Amino acid sequence: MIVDKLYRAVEEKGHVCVGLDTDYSYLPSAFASRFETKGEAIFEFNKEIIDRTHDKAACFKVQVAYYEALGLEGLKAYSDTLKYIKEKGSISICDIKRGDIMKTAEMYAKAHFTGDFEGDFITLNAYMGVNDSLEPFLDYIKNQDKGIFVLVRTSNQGARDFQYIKNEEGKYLYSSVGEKLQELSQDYLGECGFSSIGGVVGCTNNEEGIKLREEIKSMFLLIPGYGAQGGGAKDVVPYLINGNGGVVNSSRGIITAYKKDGSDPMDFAKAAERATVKMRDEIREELKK
Ligand SMILES: O=C(O)c1cc(=O)[nH]c(=O)n1[C@@H]1O[C@H](COP(=O)(O)O)[C@@H](O)[C@H]1O
Repeated sequence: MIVDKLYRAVEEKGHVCVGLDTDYSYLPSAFASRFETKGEAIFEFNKEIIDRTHDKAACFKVQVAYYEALGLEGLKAYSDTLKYIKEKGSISICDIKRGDIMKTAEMYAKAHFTGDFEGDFITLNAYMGVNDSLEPFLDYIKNQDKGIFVLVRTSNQGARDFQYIKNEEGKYLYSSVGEKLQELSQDYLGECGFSSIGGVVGCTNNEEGIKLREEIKSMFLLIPGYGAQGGGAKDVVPYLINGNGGVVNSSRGIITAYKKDGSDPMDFAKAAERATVKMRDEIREELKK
């Protein structure tokens, strides 16, 4: 199962998920000007970062909005990036946050688990109902080695608007979502003990982190919020079980690292590599405590 591959990647390379939220404005101008189109420049930027980090990061998350925003050339860069991640033997998470039902959900599954935009994992939103929203993706998990990460408790401040509403038993909405997913995840467990039905839990607002982790024990977690959103290594640890069971995403903190560490902008990939290694080691150190 794909979750076993991700589990092994974490064992070997650490917990970092490099977020390729590649806005054109992040590219050093001297680099971007070498290419005819923005799409081409973005792909080449990603490629250099992938080359430098694929042996130090468990996986890559590619946020589709940055590519969609550029139209067809952006979608080509998205597709080429996913293919390149695969060529390098790495794992991709397509951050598409789709959430629809019936035939439409079936089409989203086909679009992002096969063909030009194929990735290993995709992110989903189960607001329309756990079974209705997720059902079309389950066959791909069982038979085609794919996985999903479903939003449970997000990293943004606005998460409090709805996710923290309590039901009559005093249970947060995010916790009810987690409970349903934990139940469903049992049919998709890998040898590592975690499920290919994973959850997204931000490493900000961690007051109830340990309790939440208890409720969704079998789910492999995608943990955003590190770096640019304020999360650090100590915020991640409550979500890991025996040092595994989660990957931690950082996007701007890695791909724009060159802007902060004073390096030559053309060395952006080396700066991304240094940021990846620093983050990987900080999490490993925190786990030892
Ligand atoms: O599903 C996600 O990836 C996600 C969930 C969440 O709760 N918070 C969150 O920030 N994200 C994504 O994680 C990335 C965070 O980017 P940085 O803040 O630059 O590291 C973006 O692609 C967000 O869309």
